[in-house]
Parts: sequence; C-alpha cells; structure tokens
Amino acid sequence: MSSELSYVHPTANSPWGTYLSQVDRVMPYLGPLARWSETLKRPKRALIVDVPIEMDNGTIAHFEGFRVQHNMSRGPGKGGVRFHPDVTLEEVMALSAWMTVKCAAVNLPYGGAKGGIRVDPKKLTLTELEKITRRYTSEIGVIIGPQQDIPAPDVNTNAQIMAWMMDTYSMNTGTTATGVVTGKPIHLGGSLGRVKATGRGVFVTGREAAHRLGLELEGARVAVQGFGNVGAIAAELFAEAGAKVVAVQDFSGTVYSDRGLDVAQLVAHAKGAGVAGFAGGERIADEDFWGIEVDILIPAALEGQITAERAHRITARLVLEGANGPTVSQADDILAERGILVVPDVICNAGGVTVSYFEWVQDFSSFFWTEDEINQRLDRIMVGALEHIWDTADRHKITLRTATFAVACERILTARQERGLYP
Ligand SMILES: NC(=O)C1=CN([C@@H]2O[C@H](COP(=O)(O)OP(=O)(O)OC[C@H]3O[C@@H](n4cnc5c(N)ncnc54)[C@H](OP(=O)(O)O)[C@@H]3O)[C@@H](O)[C@H]2O)C=CC1
Ligand SMILES: O=C(O)CCC(=O)C(=O)O
Repeated sequence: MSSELSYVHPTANSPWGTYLSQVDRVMPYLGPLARWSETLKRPKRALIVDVPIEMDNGTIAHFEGFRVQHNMSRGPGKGGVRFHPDVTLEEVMALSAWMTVKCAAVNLPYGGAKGGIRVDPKKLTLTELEKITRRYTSEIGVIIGPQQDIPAPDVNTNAQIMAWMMDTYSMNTGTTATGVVTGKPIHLGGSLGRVKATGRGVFVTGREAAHRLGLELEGARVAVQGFGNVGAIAAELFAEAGAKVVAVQDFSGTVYSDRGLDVAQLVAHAKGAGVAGFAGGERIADEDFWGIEVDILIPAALEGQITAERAHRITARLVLEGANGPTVSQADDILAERGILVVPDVICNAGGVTVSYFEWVQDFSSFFWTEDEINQRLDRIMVGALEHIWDTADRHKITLRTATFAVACERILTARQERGLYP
C-alpha cells in the first residue's frame, strides 16, 4: 500500500520528506525484510494535544503540543521534547523516526519517539515555562511511562524541564516515577555524564572518522553551527583535543577567528546573549559560515541547514551531524560526490540517547555508576557501532548514512517480523 499519509504533506527537503528518501535508499539492502518496510514510513501513534495556560498577565494562551511514537517494535518509545516556534507534527514525526533508527543503530532496546510544543520559550517567564511543561506532560501522560515511552531533553529543554515532567507524571500516577524521563537533575535520578553525552558522542565518532581519514585532530580547523547543549560541548571537546574552533554560529550570529576561538570564554559569553558580540572573534555574515576553510564541520542546530547550494561551498573533509536531519538528501549526494565524508545524525549524535539508556537502567536498579564508567561505556558503544556501520558501508559501497539505516532497519524489521502482526 502507498506510504502517502493524508495528515502530512512533506516536500523533498522537509524533515519527513528527507526521512522518507533516506528510507527509500536503504530498500535494496533489506532483502526479504523489505516486505515490512512500510512500517518505517508511518508512525505507530501520533498524539496532538492542546496546551492551555494562564499567562502572567492574566490572559489564556493555547499552544500546540505533540508526541509521536514512530516505532516500538524493539522496546518502549524514546526521544526528546523540543520547545520551538517552528515545531510541527511533520517535524516531530521525522524526529521520532530518526530516533527509531538511531536507537537500533547503537542497539539500545528502544523504539523511537519525539515530542514538542510549538512555542518560543524565550518569550515565556519561568512560571509560564513550568506551567506549559506540566500541562503538556499531563496531556501526553496517557501514552508516556517508564515502560511505554520515555521523553528526554532536545532543543530548548533541559534538566529542570525534565524534573517538572517527572514530578507531574509522578503526581498524576501516585508514584515517584524516576524512569519516566531521562536527562533529569542528578538529585532526581539523573545520570552523571548525560549533559555532555551528545556532544561527547559527536566527538568520539568524529575522532574515529578523522583517524580513518588520516586527519589529525591537533590543529584541525573546526566550524560549529548551534552552540547549545550539543554544539558547545562538541566544540569544547575538539578544542581540548588540540583542534582550532575557527567559527561558531548560533541564532544571534556568526563569530570567526583564524587563530581559533577561545571556546571556554565563548561559552561564558554566549550564556543568555548568544555568540554575537564576542570580543575574541570577528562577526561575519551568517551565510559566509558555510564557505569557511575548515577540516571539520559540525551542524548542531536544526534540520535542513545543509542545502544543495551550501553543500557546493562546504570545504570540510568531514561533516559531523550533531543536529538531527541537518542535511537534505540532494545535499547529501553533492557531499558524497565531492568526497566529503558525512557521519550521519543517526549514529553521530547517538551519545545522548545512549547515556539516557544508562540513566534509565540506573533508575530501575537504583544503583548509580561513576562518570568514568559512563564515559567508558559510551565510548565502547559508539566506537563499536561506528565500526560495524563502516564495515557495512565498505561492503556495499554505500554512504555511512545508508549503511546506518541498513544496520538499524534490519534490526527493526527483524523485530517487527518476529513479533508478527496482531491480531
Ligand atoms: N540535547 C540532546 O541530547 C540532543 C540533541 N540533538 C539535536 O542537536 C541539535 C541541537 O540540540 P541542543 O543542542 O540540545 O539544543 P539547544 O537548545 O541546547 O541549542 C540549540 C542551538 O542551536 C542554535 N540555533 C537555533 N536556530 C538556529 C539557526 N537558525 N541558525 C543557527 N543556530 C541556531 C541555538 O541558538 P540560540 O541559543 O541563539 O537560540 C542554540 O545555540 C538539535 O537538532 C537536536 O535535535 C540530537 C541528539 C541529542
Ligand atoms: O536522550 C534521549 O532519550 C533522546 C535524545 C534525542 O532526542 C535525540 O537523540 O535526538
């Protein structure tokens, strides 16, 4: 049957359109499992909720909230919650599907899910932010749970928001459900290492890929788009390894220094105000970011940033996708033709969900690991997964993205087949 869904209208470069074309590319490598492939092209469950709150000025405001469970063949749904003015059902669907692929790529016992609220959190007071979080959690409470679907932080959400989500769910169910969300504060069953885990995973996969390319990290020139949880931590780790972070872009603008930016100082400066106005670098036009001479480019902001036009201008040898869905499919082809290696989101940024898995396991066993143990396990999982994907790419002569999809979709569809259809 056709995979066209009546409730979304993806275009070639929209997130769901990009995801669908990535699925199409993996079909030739699925063998008899391709029979089940339609399951990848439609979410299992999509919930749209109204989130009304009383604003500080006494008015009542309504926001659109979503939670999409793309696939749960391999385990409970897993994936972050995004607060952003551009959130749509279609975007959340794509993000949930990439979670399914990502969790399977690193072999975590999870399916994929994602949530979001269409809101600009920068325009909310702290009280309003807490209200919107709690009401959203109550509304999606019918489908989330420690064994059902476990949210976590994504763009514009953090440990405090996870604490409110955990408390709201717990109050509604008469429990102390630490396992209902991950990325929580340490005192509420959070895991050491989770805050830095996604950026660390980007660094680990980047280190391994650079090694295979014969690219030295010492002195390598790095550009980072997005200077939040993922981009700033990845920048810090590359700088610690001796790389020069020459350009950083966030929503406020782009800063550049040929000698390398002082990442620690930039992090301190960017808190609240963004990177623009940083005295340790010069301000350049945002569009110039894509043509800067670099060895490594790290998109760590939003989807659809590497367009076909920008792909022609990128000078990097290595692109590390910290963000989800930063590269549209046409750009992917251009980068491949130009010999630029892309470590795709579905493995590159899997460090976050991997440590979320550790957090969930620790919550259930009520026994907590040291940060060193967590980082070592994370390193082992990421390196092992990338090695398997790399071998698959070499064997079939395909990109790392299609290879990651091949490894992951085989696991997902085998689980689907073994479970069978009910009834
Ligand atoms: N947090 C996590 O554990 C994981 C996150 N990801 C993905 O990583 C990406 C970033 O997430 P995360 O770091 O958590 O989010 P944050 O909210 O912490 O940071 C997002 C960053 O992107 C910047 N940004 C937003 N819009 C633009 C734009 N149009 N141009 C340039 N920069 C922009 C923001 O700038 P400003 O601050 O000025 O608004 C901010 O620096 C997302 O794609 C997310 O899905 C993937 C795996 C896990
Ligand atoms: O930590 C998690 O569970 C999910 C993180 C996430 O949203 C992502 O990997 O995109």
